[in-house]
Amino acid sequence: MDKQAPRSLERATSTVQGATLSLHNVSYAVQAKVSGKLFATYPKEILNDINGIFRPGMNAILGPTGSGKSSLLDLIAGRKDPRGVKGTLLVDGLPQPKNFKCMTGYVVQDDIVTGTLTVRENLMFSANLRISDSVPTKVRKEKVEETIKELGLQKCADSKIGTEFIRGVSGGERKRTNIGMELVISPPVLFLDEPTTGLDASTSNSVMRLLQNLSRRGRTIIFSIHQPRFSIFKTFDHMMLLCEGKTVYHGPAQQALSYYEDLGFECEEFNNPPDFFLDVILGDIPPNTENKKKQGIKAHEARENLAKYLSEEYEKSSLYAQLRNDIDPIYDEYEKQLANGSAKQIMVGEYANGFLSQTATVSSRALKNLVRDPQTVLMQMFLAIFMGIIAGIVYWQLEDSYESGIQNRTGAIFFIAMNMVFSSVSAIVTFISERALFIHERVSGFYRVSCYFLSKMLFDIVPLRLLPTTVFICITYFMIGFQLDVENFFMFYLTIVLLTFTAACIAFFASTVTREFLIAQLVCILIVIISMIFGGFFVNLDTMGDWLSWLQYVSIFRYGLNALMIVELKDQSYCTNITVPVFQEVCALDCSQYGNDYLRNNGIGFETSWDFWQNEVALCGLLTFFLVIAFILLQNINKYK
Ligand SMILES: Nc1ncnc2c1ncn2[C@@H]1O[C@H](COP(=O)(O)OP(=O)(O)OP(=O)(O)O)[C@@H](O)[C@H]1O
Repeated sequence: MDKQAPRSLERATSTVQGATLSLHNVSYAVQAKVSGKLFATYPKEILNDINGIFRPGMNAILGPTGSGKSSLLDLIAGRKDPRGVKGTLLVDGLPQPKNFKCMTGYVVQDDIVTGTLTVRENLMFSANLRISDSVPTKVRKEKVEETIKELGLQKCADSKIGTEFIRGVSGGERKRTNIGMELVISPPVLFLDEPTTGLDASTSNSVMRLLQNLSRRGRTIIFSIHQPRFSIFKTFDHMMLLCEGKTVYHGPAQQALSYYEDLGFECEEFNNPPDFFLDVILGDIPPNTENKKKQGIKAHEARENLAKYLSEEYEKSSLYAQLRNDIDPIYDEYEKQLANGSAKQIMVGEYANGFLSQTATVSSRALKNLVRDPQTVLMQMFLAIFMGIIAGIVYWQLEDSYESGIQNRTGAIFFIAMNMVFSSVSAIVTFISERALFIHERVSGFYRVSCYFLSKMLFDIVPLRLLPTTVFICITYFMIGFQLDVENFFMFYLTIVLLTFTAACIAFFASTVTREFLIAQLVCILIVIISMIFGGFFVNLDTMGDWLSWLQYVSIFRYGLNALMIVELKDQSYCTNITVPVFQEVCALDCSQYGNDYLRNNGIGFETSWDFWQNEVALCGLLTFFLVIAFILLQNINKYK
């Protein structure tokens, strides 16, 4: 680590010493959409000129909904787009490192842990990826055990977290596991976005007591919270109150009540202080007019512009003067270092481990996920068997007659291709369902996108497609009675596998475009339908205008169907009866190579082996194209909230 690293960050994997974070005139704005206009945006100020200091201990950020709590928390945690941030953020008096978010812990509001893994396995996953390989596995295991003990998770350490199909641990244990995922790296600062949301009263209390204990051991805990109960409020050391993106109080939590009472707001005897603060900020408690008169401010003016009034009052207070005394020397020191060139932003490697180690860890999780949550595989297998039997019954042992032989064969081939492509649309779920997990882990520096991508392909998309496809083809091929020839069978199988993989890659690509399942499904279906229309089965492609017919070259159906038709129809004879018109009787059988005629009439080249293989190459090309685009989209997924 660079010599310029803040002291607390240097010790990120040994003893824990919380960092002191200071904010100097920090503002944050976004380009918000103008309602009713599709592309018009305007700069919307979310946080306005915030000054503050967060030391080791319990630091709460409070405020009514929309006041900017989460924005401030994300901004301090380095998870906001720096383009919208103005002002200076210092960590132990030094500029915030570029990958600050990878060195600190951030517990998101909606728990993000893998449901099929146990509590211990989840913690080990985080430790394996975020603690350097140079630290022996034994030490990493010890760190996990220590964290389990610290969080009181011993009893459920070997229980699975739980999914919709697997009964798992309780809400409190789940939240503590989330906290543990961050604690295994012994972060000097732990951020939590609304840590009590969704928990019942006693679980919220136990989580907050746990955080308080962690803070007593030297950590800087910073969290946003909406409307805490009194028992939770008591755990706060420092508090920042926000109103419309402005600071209206920042100081010791237990002094806030007397601060507002001095300002002329009265808290009723049994009122909960946090409720009282919110009532003041929301204008539900009228300011004491007598007090206002003394200060020369009219009550109605204060009410009309409450946020401005409260923040101005705060800036006049002794608390604010004290804050300036604390943060101004830090900033002056920083400016001095800046002037002599020693205050550089530290550069630390983004990842703790290398490509292979990350890929192995992420793949092992994907494999466990697949094995322990077999519903998806079983459902796919059931569908494959069901649809395979239906196709087998409908096209049972095709005849070799000219009248029905070709028609039924081409029909069966189209049915099989269509079934495989449409059943692959379900691959959308594989990424959409863990999009939030991926974004969180990527932002927190768990792994490189390429490692995730590779493990997703090898242990999710491929096995989930390969098994059902193999079962389906084994059933249909022999029930329908396609050519009993080993080479033909494997060429048929290979084509279907490639077609299925390409369709799955289209679905995967669609799922990287958007977070909305329905939109992803729409994108995917649209591509598949267009591909089907230009597959050559519904329309003679030669009769189409040039401006439209180029679409046939990007149609997965065209390549898939052409290859399957060649495998099944090339050099095949189908017999037709020859009738002599005079007698109107069947006189002979004509068994010609009508298979070749069909292929020729439909513009499908079949003479050379390249005529077949070019379709496979084209499918591989399209598969690669969609994979590359999906990878680029994953790589560029918004890293900021
Ligand atoms: N990207 C954005 N575009 C437009 N407005 C935004 C954006 N991000 C935040 N805001 C607005 O900024 C304000 C503060 O948002 P923020 O989520 O920080 O508030 P909050 O206090 O955490 O609210 P809550 O308690 O409801 O989560 C809100 O009015 C929100 O709508």
